[in-house]
Amino acid sequence: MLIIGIAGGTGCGKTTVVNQILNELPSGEVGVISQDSYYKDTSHLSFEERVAINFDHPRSIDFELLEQHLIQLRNGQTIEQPVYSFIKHNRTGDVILTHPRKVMIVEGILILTHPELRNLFDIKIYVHADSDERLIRRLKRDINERGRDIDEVLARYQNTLKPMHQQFIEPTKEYADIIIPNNKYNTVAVDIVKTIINERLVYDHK
Ligand SMILES: Nc1ncnc2c1ncn2[C@@H]1O[C@H](COP(=O)(O)OP(=O)(O)O)[C@@H](O)[C@H]1O
Ligand SMILES: O=c1ccn([C@@H]2O[C@H](COP(=O)(O)O)[C@@H](O)[C@H]2O)c(=O)[nH]1
Repeated sequence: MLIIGIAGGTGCGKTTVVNQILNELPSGEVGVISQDSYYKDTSHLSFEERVAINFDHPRSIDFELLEQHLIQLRNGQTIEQPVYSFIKHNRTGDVILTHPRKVMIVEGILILTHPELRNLFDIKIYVHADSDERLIRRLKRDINERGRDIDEVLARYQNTLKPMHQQFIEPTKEYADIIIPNNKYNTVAVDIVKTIINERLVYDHK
């Protein structure tokens, strides 16, 4: 199994890059795990308490479960990936059965901050977009898709997202094997990653 970690700040385009990689690759050979699925279960908190959580700090993530699931996949076992709701700020209680694949992609803002998890990645990728680009994309996406308003997004950006990005996320760029500049759609870089994956798939078939 080839395990690829894709990190980068919110709105840099991680999910988009993953979807571009998945397009055209043989379906069923590549699987995806999102760090977002591993936000800690906060069912014991009220909605107001959950809204106040700093979701950009590493302690908000259940890294132990994420690491355990990745090891299980590597050992050929199927895992139950939790489903997360950005509207409820909590796990839904549902799970997605995720089967081991020849290539597993793990994507998330904080995945390179955790040393044990980092060690499981064969290839580490950091997607970079400037902070103004990321804020514009985040505003549009959170208002259109995650039930937020402009005040909520901007307050979160100033209070937690920006300082956490500077403290925890941006420094993990130094661990990356590949940095994808993504202020504009970068098909060349995505094609290079696809080529690496394809070579691995062909090699495994020999
Ligand atoms: N290179 C790009 N140029 C312009 N918009 C982009 C680009 N990459 C992603 N987007 C858009 O920005 C938003 C956030 O992208 P997404 O892939 O969800 O980022 P992430 O997963 O890193 O938070 C989405 O609406 C997506 O369509
Ligand atoms: O309940 C939640 C949990 C997380 N967030 C924000 O999501 C982003 C990470 O997701 P990306 O898809 O990489 O953007 C993070 O910046 C959190 O602030 C949230 O808003 N609500």
